[in-house]
Amino acid sequence: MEWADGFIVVYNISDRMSFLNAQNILCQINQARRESSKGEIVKMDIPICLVGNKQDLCHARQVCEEEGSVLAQEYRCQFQEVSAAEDYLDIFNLFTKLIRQVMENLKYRADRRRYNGSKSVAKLITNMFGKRRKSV
Ligand SMILES: Nc1nc2c(ncn2[C@@H]2O[C@H](COP(=O)(O)OP(=O)(O)OP(=O)(O)O)[C@@H](O)[C@H]2O)c(=O)[nH]1
Repeated sequence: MEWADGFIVVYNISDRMSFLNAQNILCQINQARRESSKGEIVKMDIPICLVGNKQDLCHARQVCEEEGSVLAQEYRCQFQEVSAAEDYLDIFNLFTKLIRQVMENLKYRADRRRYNGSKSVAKLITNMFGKRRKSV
């Protein structure tokens, strides 16, 4: 949980227990992220998607869509109900979107590291040679 770049947390809409488990997992992810970030805002942006699967089993539904949506808002994550059995395209799009976000995050972090690196080199040069004096 500390090193993951993204999460997809899945529950079954026809099984309340699985929803409670998903809730528990989101709570653990949040805790792990808070501990590992130590005030670093970048790590807080790891994309998480909460997915309510088996949407086709709506006749046996135990978790309403609203509950999923509220839980997702609570943990600042995306939310979608899907049916892996009936619509693989939804799953494909879901993974594609999450991977794009992960890639963007990794790029942002790499850029930030590079920028901080160049700043520290500039600082090093200033420390060695001192600041340029104003010409008289
Ligand atoms: N009706 C329906 N069945 C699904 C769907 N997704 C998966 N299943 C079925 O659910 C069963 C369990 O799926 P698995 O892929 O083994 O997933 P699992 O994490 O072990 O899930 P559970 O056994 O449900 O806890 C299989 O029989 C799947 O075919 C769906 O969207 N709709």
